[in-house]
Amino acid sequence: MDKYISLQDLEDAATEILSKPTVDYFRSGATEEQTLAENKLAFQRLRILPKCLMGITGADLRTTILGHEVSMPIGIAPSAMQQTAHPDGEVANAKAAQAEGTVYTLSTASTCSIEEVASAAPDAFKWFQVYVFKDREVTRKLVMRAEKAGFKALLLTVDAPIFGIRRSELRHKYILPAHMRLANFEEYLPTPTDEAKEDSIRSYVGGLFDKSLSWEAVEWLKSITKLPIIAKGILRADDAVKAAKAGCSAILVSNHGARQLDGVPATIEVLPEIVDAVKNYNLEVYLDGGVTTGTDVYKALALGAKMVLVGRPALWGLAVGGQAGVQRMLNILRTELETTVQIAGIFMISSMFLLANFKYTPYDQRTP
Ligand SMILES: Cc1cc2nc3c(=O)[nH]c(=O)nc-3n(C[C@H](O)[C@H](O)[C@H](O)COP(=O)(O)O)c2cc1C
Ligand SMILES: CCCCCCC(=O)C(=O)O
Repeated sequence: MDKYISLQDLEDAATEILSKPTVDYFRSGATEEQTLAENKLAFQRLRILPKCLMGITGADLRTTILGHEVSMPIGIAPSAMQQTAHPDGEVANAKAAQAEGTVYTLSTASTCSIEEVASAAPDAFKWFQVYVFKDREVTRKLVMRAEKAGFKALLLTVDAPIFGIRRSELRHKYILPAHMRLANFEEYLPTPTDEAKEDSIRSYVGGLFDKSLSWEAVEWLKSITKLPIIAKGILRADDAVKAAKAGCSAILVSNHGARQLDGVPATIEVLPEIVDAVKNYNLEVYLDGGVTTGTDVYKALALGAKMVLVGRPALWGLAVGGQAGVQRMLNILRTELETTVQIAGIFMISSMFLLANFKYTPYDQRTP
């Protein structure tokens, strides 16, 4: 794996290995993909101002997330159907996170089941991504299974009342290959014929989405579980406050990897005002979207995120080398972040927000 020096190297290699429909499914964003590009460009527009002669002899990246120590503030976001990247799918990804001492988030729409992932990576700090479905009994049973299997938090996706329009998926009529399954849904899904499979899965999962959902959903989730709840898909300060008031323990500032609605801001752009809005609440703030280098991670931490999650980079790593590929991806980011911390002149992750020297204009005060 040593020949892969950057996350871009892993993406390039994965693109050679995977089929075009799968690459397009992973890579694509909503409609014109402007926000997809912006997620990365907005990081590139930010500058780091190093402090010199700070006497730093090493970088300690350890931090605490929801009271749990992780080796670095970089974890893995949920993404559906990971066996399309590698036969070991979610199991390999979770084992990589376990080996690297960080968070792994399992998607509800996974190709390895909650129980398979839990038994393969018993010591991983595992989170389970949920939707509050129209049929709440479906969600309740999934949550009970995740809780029993040792998952430590629920990541509630709040930005997907329906699926976004990704044109390449439509062009390819992207389908889950016949030999794979949505492992957490087996008890509900009719056994489809190969031909009917995609239609039945997509319409079944799509049909479960509750378009009338409100913040009451968090209250309901809290009534059925003691697990901490993280609202995933927050882009506005007022929604962040609502999440805090509804009883979430954390929020993930996310635009779903720019896959839901094109034209929304890059996540790093809205992070500072969201952090500011919830500073008086007991709420951890994380970020995902476009993180591909250690300097991106540093910038997100400096602007107030406690941790970042990566979605696509874990899929590229998985495609290239299974568990080893995901570990390589995490270690590239780890090394780049350590290097950034040392050269930028800041020692502890927890002090970064105080010491980093950014000039930042809030999103709503910028001239076009
Ligand atoms: C192929 C793919 C599948 C995804 N599946 C899910 C999912 O099942 N549930 C969910 O909440 N988010 C899903 N996401 C969004 C990710 O959790 C995450 O927000 C996003 O990928 C972060 O952006 P990044 O890919 O630039 O790191 C998916 C993203 C991708 C690329
Ligand atoms: C057929 C299940 C699709 C799950 C949706 C995954 C997702 O959120 C994505 O962005 O793709």
